[in-house]
Parts: sequence; C-alpha cells; structure tokens
Amino acid sequence: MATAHFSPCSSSLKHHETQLFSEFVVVPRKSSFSTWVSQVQSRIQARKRFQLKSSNGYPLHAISLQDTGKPLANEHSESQEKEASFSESEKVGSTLSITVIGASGDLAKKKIFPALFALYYEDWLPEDFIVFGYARTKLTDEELRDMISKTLTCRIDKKENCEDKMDQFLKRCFYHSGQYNSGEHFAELDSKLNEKEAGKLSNRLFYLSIPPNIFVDVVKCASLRASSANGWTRVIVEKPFGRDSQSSGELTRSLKQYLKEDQIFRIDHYLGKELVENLSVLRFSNLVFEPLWSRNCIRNVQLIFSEDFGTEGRGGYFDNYGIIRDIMQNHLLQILALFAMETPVSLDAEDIRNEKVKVLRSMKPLQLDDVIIGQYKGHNKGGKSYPAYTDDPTVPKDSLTPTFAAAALFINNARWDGVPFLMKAGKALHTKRAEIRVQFRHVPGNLYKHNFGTDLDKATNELVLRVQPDEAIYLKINNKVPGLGMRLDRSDLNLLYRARYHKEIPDAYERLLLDAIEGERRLFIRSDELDAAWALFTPLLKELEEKKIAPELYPYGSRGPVGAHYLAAKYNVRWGDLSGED
Ligand SMILES: NC(=O)C1=CN([C@@H]2O[C@H](COP(=O)(O)OP(=O)(O)OC[C@H]3O[C@@H](n4cnc5c(N)ncnc54)[C@H](OP(=O)(O)O)[C@@H]3O)[C@@H](O)[C@H]2O)C=CC1
Ligand SMILES: O=C1O[C@H](COP(=O)(O)O)[C@@H](O)[C@H](O)[C@H]1O
Repeated sequence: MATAHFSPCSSSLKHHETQLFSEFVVVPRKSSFSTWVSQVQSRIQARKRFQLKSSNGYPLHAISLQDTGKPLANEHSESQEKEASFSESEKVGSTLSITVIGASGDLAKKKIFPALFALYYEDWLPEDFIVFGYARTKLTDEELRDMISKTLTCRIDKKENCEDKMDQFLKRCFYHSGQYNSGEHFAELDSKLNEKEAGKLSNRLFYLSIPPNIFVDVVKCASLRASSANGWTRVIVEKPFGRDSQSSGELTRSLKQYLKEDQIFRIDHYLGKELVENLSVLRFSNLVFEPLWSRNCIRNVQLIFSEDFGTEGRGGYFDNYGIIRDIMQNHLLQILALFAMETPVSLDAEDIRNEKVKVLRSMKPLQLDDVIIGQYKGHNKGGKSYPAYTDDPTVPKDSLTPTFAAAALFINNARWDGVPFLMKAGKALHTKRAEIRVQFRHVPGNLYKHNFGTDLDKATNELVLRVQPDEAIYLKINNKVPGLGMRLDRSDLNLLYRARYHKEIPDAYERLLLDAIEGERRLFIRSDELDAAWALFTPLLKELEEKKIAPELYPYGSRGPVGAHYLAAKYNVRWGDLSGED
C-alpha cells in the first residue's frame, strides 16, 4: 500500500471536504482515483453525521479510509478483527450486501425497501452495495423490483431524478426464494451473494423482517454464511423480542449460540424517530432544561401513543401480544429510559445504554392496580360503521387481548422518587399521535394565582415533545395579555418543525438502517436492557392473563376507557393538555 497526499484540486470534492480530510487521507495504489474520491465522500458524510460525537471525544482518526462502512463507535468484534487481517487493497474493494428476510411482507414493503431507497437517493449507502430479498413466496428478480417500485411510497417520491435513481436502485435488487429453516436454500442465497460480491471484502447485513418464531431458524442458517463471508455480518432483529422474561431470555440465548451480542441489532423504531433522538439534545445541550429535570420541578411525565385505526390486517399477530407488549414494553419504555437517565459519560452507545439500564433496573415492577386495560368495540359514526377488535376473523370472539392500556410507573431513585410516569397506548382511538408531556409543579407562592381562578393546574408549565404527526416541541407558559389591565394568557413557545426546518424528516427506518450499516449501536437495544424491560412487565402480564382480567370496552374512534382518567386522578394527574386546548 502506497500513500499519496490528497490533492485539493480535485473537482469532485468540495473545499471544506478537502480540509476535513487532508490531515490523514491516503490513496491506496490499486484503487482508481474516482473510486477513492467517492469513498472519501461517503466517509465525509458519515463524519458529518457524527460531528457532534467527534467533538465530544472521538479522535478524528477514528474514521479512516481503510474502514469499510465501519464503526464510528468503539466497536471491537470478531468480524472487525477479521477485517483487520485483510490487506488494504482488499478492503478498498469492499461491498455491502443487505438481505431482507421476509421480503414479501408488510414491513419490508412499507418501511425497509423505501428506507433503503431513500438512503441510496441521498447517497448514504456505500458505492458498492446490493440488496437481496428472501422469502418463501416465489418471485423473480424482476417481480421483486416491480413490487418495490409499485409499493414504494416514501418522502423521495416527488424529488428530482427520482425515477432515474429508482431504476439504478432496482438494478441492485435481487431475490431468492427459500424456506426459513433450510440450510440448502440459504447456501443457494450465499452462492448468489458471493457471485455478486465478486471476491471483494463483503459486509453483510441481514434484516429479519419475519415473525419472531422463525428468527432462530434463520439466524442458524444465516450465521453459517457468516463463516464464508469475509467482512462483518450483522443481523437486525425486529420486535417482538419474546412475550415475557422467559421467552425473551430463551430467544437471546438461542441467538447468541450463533451470533455475538455485537452482531445483533435489536430494532425499536421509535428510537429512530427524530423527536426521540432530539430528547437528549434538548436536555443535555440547553442549560435551561437540565436543572428542572427531576422531582424538584416535574410533577408528572406522560408518554402517549394513540392510533386512529384498529389492528386491521394484523389481528393474528396482535392477539398473541396485545398493546402492552406491542407498544408499552418497548417503544414507550425506551422513551421513558432515555428521558429519565442520568447524564451518560459520553455519547458512546455503551455509555448511553448503561444509563438506560440503570433507570429500568430502578423501576418498581408494575402492579395490577396501577394499570387499566381496554378493548375497542364496534361503533357507528356519521353513517359509517367501525368494527370491533373481535370482528377480525383472525381474532377469537372471546379474546381478552387489550388494544388499550394505561399505566403508572415509578422510578425509585433520588432524581425521580414519587414522580408518576404515566403511559397510555391505544388503537382505534379518536386521533393518531405520539407525544411526551412533562407537567411541571405549581409556582410556589405564585403572585398571580388569583388570575387563574381555582384551578392552579392550569397555571403550570408544560413541555410537550410531539413525536408525530407534525413534529414539534412546545412549552406552555403564562403570559400577560397586552393592554392596560392584568389578564393572563396561556400561550406556547413553539418550535414547529415544518415552520423552522424546510426539509422532510427522514423515516426512523432510514436512520436505523444507516446506523446498523455503520455499526452504531446507540439506538439499538442491548440484551440487559431487554431483560430489565421484561422484568418490569412480566409479572403484570402474567397476572392479567392468569386472572383473565376483562378489558373495559371503548367505542372505536373514542378517547378510550374512562378508567384511564381514574388511574391518572389517583396520582393527581390530568392527561394531555391541562388547559384543554389540544
Ligand atoms: N408491519 C409492521 O408495521 C411492523 C412489523 N414489525 C415486526 O416486523 C416483522 C415483520 O412484520 P410483517 O412484515 O408485518 O410480517 P408479515 O406477517 O407480513 O410477515 C413477513 C413475511 O414472513 C413470512 N411469514 C409470515 N408468516 C409466517 C409464518 N407463520 N411462517 C413462516 N413465514 C411466515 C411471509 O413471507 P413468505 O410467506 O413469502 O415466506 C411474510 O411475507 C415481525 O416481527 C413484526 O412483528 C414491527 C413493527 C411494525
Ligand atoms: O411497532 C409498532 O409500531 C406501529 C406504529 O409505528 P408508527 O411508526 O407508525 O407510529 C404500530 O402500528 C404497530 O402495532 C407496532 O407493532
């Protein structure tokens, strides 16, 4: 390997990019100049993405041209060691293969292929990559391409050159049909991958977009392939990760027979949502919030998820899980852990996940009387009839599976002692939204209390992070109405994303796929986090099921069971906007 100094007169690199890299760039002798330039550019993209991280302690040389989409985090795995043993020229000719297992399914069509295309469109993927679909359904390469282009609805749709880029993207998409438990069929997939990878250093990402009962079969077969692949092999595993502590533990142990923990990327797509990413930025990069972030000033925290549609089409899956396992134990609990954690030592994945685990392990396991459950029933509204959950042909008529739940959770530590964290999650409600609401305490000895009548709750500040739709962060404050009198008004300091940033927000799956490709684990769930999350919910789920607790019925399209209000009232909490404006 020869080194050459970077030439700043390259027309393909922008000036600031040449400056960024001039300190440590080397040109491998065997790579063409244009290949090298594009590698530099993709490394620069990666570097820009994590500039914050670099400024917080990562040495600049943590990103080197010799990596092939390699970690920006402190990863040290067997595959990395393997890579280290390859000659530099081989690394330069590396390729990335992304295989979507379960490519014929709902998630693959709705989320994974669109996210991959968006990443390709915006030049986030390495120059040399291929995408394989794998499922039992018999499809040709052309049929897969057809399926991708027909079902692809994403934020890129109406952009410049979208069709051309799509054609180029589709040329890199291939399909292999096979069973999920057949070593022979995976060997065929492996041959096809090898053929396309053409002897280059190959990094392989497998996305398990399949029902969880077949995860282990697939990993067993896919891990065989890892031994013949010569780069890293990573596996993204979709939720649900088990149904309770025991099944989750078994799944973890089975997966670990074939994969190391650092090859497993357990995805929780809520962690990839823009506003959830921003939670830590808001808190740790603004002096005004962190001093308030404790029981001293915060009265309660609400984590709310609601959908205005039922389980349509997914009743079979849902009935085995219910809303507590589908949304609370993962999406809402992950947000809670991020919200409540102590300041991590750094932005490194392990430091952040260490703090999240501490929160989860400090929590009191849920009690039955701190939870209420509901199930939607049929309803006629405006001449239209809406089905009951049990009208779904894949759901038993006597199902007690909750489609709604509200719960009060507590963290037994110095920061949060006594502060209720209220979660509410439901399907078939009146609106679709996800938000984090922080209600602050009353102002002690408030000089203006007579201006608020008898309801002092209405005078307290409230910070809202609206995760979706229409992302926003707003703070409810009290303000004087202009004029000679003294009338107070509640208004918002409002950061509405669409007004402030004139760009689309990437889908969570884009962020998470890119992170997995880059070996960034910050937004993926570590196995001890998972254990702690199940330890909180398993006793409750067992009790609900053993005692056959009947859910309170609520009409499709309503605000959910009234029991949720009684639960909140028990802790002196009112759901949602205190002034009733939302
Ligand atoms: N859909 C969504 O919005 C979300 C899904 N998830 C999770 O992602 C994963 C995939 O979800 P989704 O795409 O909806 O799932 P699907 O039910 O659509 O299944 C995906 C593919 O797996 C194969 N498959 C389905 N059932 C079985 C079975 N019993 N045995 C063997 N193969 C089967 C089918 O492919 P073929 O018959 O061609 O082999 C199917 O196309 C699941 O773990 C789900 O929980 C997580 C969040 C959201
Ligand atoms: O994980 C899941 O999430 C979706 C909601 O995701 P969103 O990004 O559209 O808010 C939910 O519908 C599904 O039941 C659940 O499995």
